[in-house]
Amino acid sequence: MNQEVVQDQVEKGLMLPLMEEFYTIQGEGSHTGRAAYFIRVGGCDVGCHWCDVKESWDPEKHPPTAIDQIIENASKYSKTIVITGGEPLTWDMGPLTQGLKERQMQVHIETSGAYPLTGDWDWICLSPKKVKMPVPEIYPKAHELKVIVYNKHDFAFAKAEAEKVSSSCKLYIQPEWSVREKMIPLITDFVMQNPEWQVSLQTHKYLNIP
Ligand SMILES: C[S@@+](CC[C@H](N)C(=O)[O-])C[C@H]1O[C@@H](n2cnc3c(N)ncnc32)[C@H](O)[C@@H]1O
Ligand SMILES: Nc1nc2[nH]cc(C(=O)O)c2c(=O)[nH]1
Ligand code: SF4
Ligand SMILES: [Mg+2]
Repeated sequence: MNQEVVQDQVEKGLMLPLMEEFYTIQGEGSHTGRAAYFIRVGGCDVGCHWCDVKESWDPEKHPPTAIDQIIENASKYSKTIVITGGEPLTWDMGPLTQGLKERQMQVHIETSGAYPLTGDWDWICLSPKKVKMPVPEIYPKAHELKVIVYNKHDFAFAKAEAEKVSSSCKLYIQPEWSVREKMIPLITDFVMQNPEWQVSLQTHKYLNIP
């Protein structure tokens, strides 16, 4: 396929730069502990300095892959699919999510919300970033708000972000991995004082699974 055709397919969301796909256990947030197939799409320009998948940022490093192939692979593993990245909303998620849902799969997204929401989702985990704030339309649609705490200022950010989501949205505080030992005591205090919040840990890193 020539470059122009590939670019056109990517623009339509029919091909996506695929970094990796793996069957594992959701490690974070509301569905922690649930087996799920992860599809990690390359491309992100949000630029979190502590991002744990910086290799995902440059879309050119990940092969444009037909969504039919992605859907076919995913359907062999699980009924629960997590689309992550990179920032999946860099791309049009309409065709991929439609294809997965036609096969009766439950489709979840991990997103910063920095770009307009495309796709049809059963679960939206919104993890807002100060450096590139979510588009306003995504807040009422989020099922889960997962704020990463790197320093003590992030608690005030978390509270301000919680004002924007729906009353049924679950609220999670997750320590940034490299500072977890320092932040966990502050997080536990925060959650005890603000019991509408729950702790989320990156349990897959403790379990040594992807
Ligand atoms: C790698 S991101 C990809 C999806 C999307 N770009 C986003 O940020 O939501 C997946 C999840 O991991 C979180 N995350 C990334 N790096 C982390 C770190 N060092 N410690 C804790 N959570 C991290 C993100 O906030 C997000 O909730
Ligand atoms: N097991 C596992 N759970 C996860 N939940 C969110 C992840 C992500 O990178 O989006 C992730 C991940 O990379 N692995
Ligand atoms: S938005 Fe997500 S993928 Fe992008 S830099 Fe931040 S944590 Fe990493
Ligand atoms: Mg991860």
